[in-house]
Amino acid sequence: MKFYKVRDMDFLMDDNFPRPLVALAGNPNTGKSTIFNALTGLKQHTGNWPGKTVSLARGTFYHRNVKFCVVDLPGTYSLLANSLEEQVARNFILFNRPDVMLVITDATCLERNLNLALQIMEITDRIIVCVNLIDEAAKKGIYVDGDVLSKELGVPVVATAARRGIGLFELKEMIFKVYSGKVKPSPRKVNYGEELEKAIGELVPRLENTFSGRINPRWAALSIISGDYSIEDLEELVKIRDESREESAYGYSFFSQLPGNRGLK
Ligand SMILES: Nc1nc2c(ncn2[C@@H]2O[C@H](COP(=O)(O)OP(=O)(O)OP(=O)(O)O)[C@@H](O)[C@H]2O)c(=O)[nH]1
Ligand SMILES: [Mg+2]
Repeated sequence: MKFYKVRDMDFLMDDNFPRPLVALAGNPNTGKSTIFNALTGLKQHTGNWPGKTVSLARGTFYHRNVKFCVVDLPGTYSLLANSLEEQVARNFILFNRPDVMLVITDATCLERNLNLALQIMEITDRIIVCVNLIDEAAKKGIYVDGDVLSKELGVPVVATAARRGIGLFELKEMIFKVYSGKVKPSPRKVNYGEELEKAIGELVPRLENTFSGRINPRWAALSIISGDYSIEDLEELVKIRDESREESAYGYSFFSQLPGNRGLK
């Protein structure tokens, strides 16, 4: 498996994306590009990264006299940065701080899709969950109760059948409301259990000091604990990570036990 460093993506962070910025994330094949095209009227231009296969489409749309910039992120199942796609999506959300994050989910297999939504909810509050493909779900006898889901997650939920244009006006309205602060999402935070929460609690104050708002400290703590080596270039984070291994009894066991990490060097 190849790991890319944050430095590879410098241009991403340098790019001055026009604001307000809306980013679309979601598992592969959930209808992100369909929604992107419906919002932007196919006016997107695709930016290929030199030497990379991952591309980001970018476009604009107007709603209530606000010009929104929209970015279609690569499809990912998680943000643990195990692949270039995951790393691009994570870094974009972490560093470009979209004004509104749209997480596109597939109504026919919502549970699997919510994994990514919960991870993004660790990074940003300004999130809308879009339950797409409700027409496909209906064919299978699946009906998603958006109100219940919204209460459970603490964020607005909009149901769509993007290919037929159903729910897109409501989606734009919700984007506007979250952007303008009329709707204030309050994402439910996952409780990782006593031991992990204690480790997170120890790390967060130090990370807050070090990054003073540049990176969400809880997310940074979770990255450290999960042994995310793609953060290698964030020197301050690596320093805290390495120190925390010596200082805390958790370090080694977490690093070696969590799935998907490369183990200790
Ligand atoms: N029936 C139905 N099909 C949809 C809907 N939204 C998207 N599709 C179809 O689902 C397929 C995948 O849609 P895309 O928009 O390419 O999905 P994506 O999330 O961008 O996929 P990746 O970029 O590969 O991650 C296409 O054939 C779409 O036409 C929907 O609401 N209902
Ligand atoms: Mg796509």
